[in-house]
Amino acid sequence: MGKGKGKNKPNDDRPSKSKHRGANGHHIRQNNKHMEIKQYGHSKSKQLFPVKLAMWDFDHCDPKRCSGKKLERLGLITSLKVGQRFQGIVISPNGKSVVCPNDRSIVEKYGASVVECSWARLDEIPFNKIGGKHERLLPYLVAANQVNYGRPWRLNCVEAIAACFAIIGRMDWASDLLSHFSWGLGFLELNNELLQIYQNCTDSESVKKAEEEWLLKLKEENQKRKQEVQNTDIWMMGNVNRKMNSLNISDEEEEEDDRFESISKPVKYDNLGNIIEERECEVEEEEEKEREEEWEIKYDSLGNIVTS
Ligand SMILES: C[S@@+](CC[C@H](N)C(=O)[O-])C[C@H]1O[C@@H](n2cnc3c(N)ncnc32)[C@H](O)[C@@H]1O
Repeated sequence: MGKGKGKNKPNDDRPSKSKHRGANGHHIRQNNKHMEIKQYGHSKSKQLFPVKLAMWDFDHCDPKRCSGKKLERLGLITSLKVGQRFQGIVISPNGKSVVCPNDRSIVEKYGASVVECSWARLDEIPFNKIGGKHERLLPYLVAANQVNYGRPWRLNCVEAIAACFAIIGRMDWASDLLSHFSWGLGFLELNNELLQIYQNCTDSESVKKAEEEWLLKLKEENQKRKQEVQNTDIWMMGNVNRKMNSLNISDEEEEEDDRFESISKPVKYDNLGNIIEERECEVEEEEEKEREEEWEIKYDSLGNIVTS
């Protein structure tokens, strides 16, 4: 496990008691935390958000960049121990169905929770000892945080909770929570259209269907762009019968071509935002090459077309 001091860190990794503690017996950092809460004019015992927010913190992340830790410093979220269950919605990579508007009553009554850990270390999380009855994945949404900006599915903790609130139709809670982060409200702007679509769904299946339709639309737009880029390439190349390597292309222009290539390649993600190798795409390229070879016109020494 990494450095830090979350509730779910093994004991031998914890710093020794004595010198890092302040006058009230709390850690110096905890004292800072109390100061931060005091700035807001609240005490820790009082719930500062309209519903309960909780997290299992595995201390994998840099505390300065960790949105869960910031929510904790603000007194908005409480930490849970391994072995503790949560009654509300548990937004988790271990979920089987997605958050949906029908979850609203559960969230309003029991709140929402997340698993504060590193995306790269999910295999270290004892998912059988945390969670609850209502574990959920989030449908396709794009991160706006500074670490994973533009990346689908990989939201940080505050984005994940805000996304859950937005989907169940509590945009007020979503923006309240995100307003504590400089980039926060950008998350709602970036995903505005899609969030509205999810809000108009009912159960998990209908959200899943809306997600699939959205992804299909993205794929089609991508293919259209790819086609446009190919057409532009042909237009810019002039005589398409001339072989590429006989053209006098400068390094700069070649770089330009590479960029078009990467833009035009469709990228597919799995549920956790990992890029899936596009087999389909490779097969398409192979077929395209074969077709090109098939269509290449060959001439004999007298200029007659040779059919192969
Ligand atoms: C892996 S942690 C990373 C936290 C990050 N270090 C931060 O600063 O907040 C993000 C957590 O948000 C929730 N989450 C984010 N995106 C999710 C998704 N697409 N499906 C399910 N849970 C998600 C999960 O609880 C996940 O463990």
